[in-house]
Amino acid sequence: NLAKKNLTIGILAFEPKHLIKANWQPIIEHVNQYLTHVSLQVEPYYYDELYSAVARREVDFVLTNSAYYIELAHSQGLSSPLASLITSYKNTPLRGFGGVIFTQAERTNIQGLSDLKGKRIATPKLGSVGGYMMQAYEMLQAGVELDSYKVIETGLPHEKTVWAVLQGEAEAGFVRTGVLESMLERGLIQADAIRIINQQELTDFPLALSTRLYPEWPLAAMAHVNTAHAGQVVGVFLTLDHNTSILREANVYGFSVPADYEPIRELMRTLKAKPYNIEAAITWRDIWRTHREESILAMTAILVILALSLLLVAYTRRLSKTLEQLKDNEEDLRISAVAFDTLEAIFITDLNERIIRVNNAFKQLTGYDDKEVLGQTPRILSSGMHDADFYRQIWREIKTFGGWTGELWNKRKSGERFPVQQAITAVKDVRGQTTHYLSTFSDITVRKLSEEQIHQLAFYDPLTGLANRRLLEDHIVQAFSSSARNKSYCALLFIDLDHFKHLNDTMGHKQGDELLKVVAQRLKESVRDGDTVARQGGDEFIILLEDLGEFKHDAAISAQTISEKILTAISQPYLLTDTQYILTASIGINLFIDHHETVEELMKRSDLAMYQAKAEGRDAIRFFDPSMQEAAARRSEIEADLRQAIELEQFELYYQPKVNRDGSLNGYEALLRWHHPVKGMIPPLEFIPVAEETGLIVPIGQWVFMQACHTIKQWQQDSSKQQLILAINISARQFRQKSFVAEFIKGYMEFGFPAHLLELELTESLLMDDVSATVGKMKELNQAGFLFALDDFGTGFSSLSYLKNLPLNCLKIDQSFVHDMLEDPEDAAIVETIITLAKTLKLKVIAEGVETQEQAIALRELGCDLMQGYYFGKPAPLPLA
Ligand SMILES: Nc1nc2c(ncn2[C@@H]2O[C@@H]3COP(=O)(O)O[C@H]4[C@@H](O)[C@H](n5cnc6c(=O)[nH]c(N)nc65)O[C@@H]4COP(=O)(O)O[C@H]3[C@H]2O)c(=O)[nH]1
Repeated sequence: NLAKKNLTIGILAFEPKHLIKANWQPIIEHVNQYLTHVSLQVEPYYYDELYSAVARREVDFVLTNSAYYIELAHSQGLSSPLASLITSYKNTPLRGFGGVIFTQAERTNIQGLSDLKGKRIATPKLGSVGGYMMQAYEMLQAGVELDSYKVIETGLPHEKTVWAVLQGEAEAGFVRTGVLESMLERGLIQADAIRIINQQELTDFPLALSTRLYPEWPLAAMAHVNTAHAGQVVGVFLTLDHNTSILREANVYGFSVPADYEPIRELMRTLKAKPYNIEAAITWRDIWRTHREESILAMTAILVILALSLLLVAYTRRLSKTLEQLKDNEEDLRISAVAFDTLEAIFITDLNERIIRVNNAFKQLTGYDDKEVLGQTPRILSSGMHDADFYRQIWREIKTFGGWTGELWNKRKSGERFPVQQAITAVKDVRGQTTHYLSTFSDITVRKLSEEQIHQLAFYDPLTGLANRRLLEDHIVQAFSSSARNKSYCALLFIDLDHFKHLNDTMGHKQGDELLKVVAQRLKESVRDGDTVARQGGDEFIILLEDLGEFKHDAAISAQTISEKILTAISQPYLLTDTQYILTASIGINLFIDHHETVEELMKRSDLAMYQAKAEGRDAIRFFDPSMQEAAARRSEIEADLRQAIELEQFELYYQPKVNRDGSLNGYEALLRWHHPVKGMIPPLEFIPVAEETGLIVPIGQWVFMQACHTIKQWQQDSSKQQLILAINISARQFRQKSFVAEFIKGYMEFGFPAHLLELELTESLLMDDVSATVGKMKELNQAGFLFALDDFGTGFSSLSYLKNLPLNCLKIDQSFVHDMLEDPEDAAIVETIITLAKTLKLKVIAEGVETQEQAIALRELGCDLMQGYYFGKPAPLPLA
């Protein structure tokens, strides 16, 4: 383990340094736990100190307010912002901040921004973004010029400004958002003493605000910092979990990918704030505004001066003054020419949107020369990636606010599209009439790329390109919701390579990394596109499988099958630089649906299952839930065997008699039997659910139906059996088949016996499943003459209201009530109630599971129409029935 590189984050101290240090130290220590190659320390600096620290390269990262960042970046060369701070107010994330303009509540003469003209306004510091610049810019946008009010600097902290206003030293004040709320909370001021001017109503911003919102502090790196180190640091900052108490106590919510700092730049340019205090004095916009009149004036002055110099010596003094003006103007022109040739592309259009001038940067960036663009409209740059609405919105903003800035895609002459940060400004004459439009843009391809790289760093494992733990956790949280919505199981698989550490040590870490990459690739190929494959570090991988269906056993079997596929994939030989390696893995599985567990619990359980697999000899799959484990094993066996059972004629129908009150035979219920060649007779309760879950019940049910039809057909040949009714069980999955009714009727037509001889037993739960579709199908079949019995009645929740509307012939009392009816008065009462209910609904009623004569007598006395049970006959093959 190489020594870690010590790197320092310089943080701007806007309050005493020890307070800043106390706030950030725990966060940095927390961050350090996740850094493998770097160790961070934090150092607070007051404004000027930070400037010198950056200049002397004493710091490696800078976290400061956006305006100071722009100033430092301009003069000292910092990186682009790598991440933006998200502060926290009462646990609400604040991604931006803004300025507040306020006055004493009682000053009724100050209502809007224009009322501030001629007033004294207190501010903490002219260089403060939130305490001066934002408000001054907002006022400027609203037509209140900088020199139309008097500014009084109170010094930092911002609270001083609030006192100045409350004590009447100034009529209004500027502070950054949050200051008033903090003073209110500490009881320093009264809410009704203050009124906010130009209040903005942003629903998700909980603080008083008078300006638009600007992005929070950027984190940037110094040019000398190694990019891999910067990447690791930023990766950890971006993935901080806002739930940790350390962050909460520091009122930090976390960090986001860098916000757009262009609006701050724009504001600083307009206010001619440092570093734009030099260039801003001669911005192209300024020159353009004044240029024409002054140039004409200057030229006229030259002529006048020349004429006068020849003719009128007496005018020498005036002449020299005019010459001075001329010099100034020449200077302006020279500077404007330089400004026009910045690195930013510039073009100017007339009111008809025809391009009348472009600069060199424009030509370089777009590939067009003057001839090709002059006279064209800016549509020549259109990339085709934005719709008409997008451009309409831009023009609406320009018309309303005099300008627009934002990101869009342009197209070069070569056809290549590129992203730009663009600003369009309406140029107005002295009367306020728009005369031209000036547009500047710069190519932001590199910035976009670095944003993508940062995203990659934040959410993906750098070695394998798989999702990292953070992205996986996000996906799990989403899976909680989608599984609840779709009622579909998900599974979390923990995969650990067996003895990898030993292999890694013997083969060398570089080879080990190569091996992990191949494993990652094989894992991805073993699952569906929508599933998440993540690397949690070392040789541990985690896979999130989604959409495994609504049945837990089904899901368990799918998870088992996929895990087997993964084990096979991993066990294929690895050929690395001529050496062949063999690997195995252990997999732990935990199934989940909905939000019953937390992400942590879920991870822990899958992890435990994985350890179980390791403990049991490795190269194995284990479920967290042992019953799942057993079920999965048995079910996959049964499933495999079931697939062949029909073909191999292993099924047989048994028939159990149903008798009338007088003891005469009414008919039979057909019950399926499976004679497994090895395991012997497998009871239906064991294989029918598997057949349901795998869908095999559909062909099996079809087979039962055909057998039953054959039997009835045979009975038709024998006059003593012509009236016998045969009941078959229909499973939910079978009945839910879209084509069930059509196929059933079609199959029946081949036999042509009276339809009422075939009775269909449906369970209560089947009815509840999708009531309207079920009722529709029952009615269709009933119209064709088939009868229905409701099986297991009393165990479900049938509501009387719809029982009445079903085309039912018979209610079948569940055998659990019959079994205990003689001993348990409650069961007896239920049996009696069901019989009464059936009579009321004019339905027949049959008791199943009748085992004794006493039961039969009691049931008969209660008025039961039909009975079935071992007392009358066990299910048996037909010849014996
Ligand atoms: N203890 C006791 N049990 C008695 C008595 N009389 C009958 N039984 C048993 O009770 C079950 C009655 O069938 P079920 O409620 O429809 O319950 C059936 C039914 O839901 C399902 N099943 C059987 N055959 C088929 C089939 O062909 N298709 C479908 N979908 N399900 C079937 O499997 C379940 C179990 O079938 P079996 O094991 O044959 O069990 C049968 C039967 O053997 C008795 O006096 N005492």
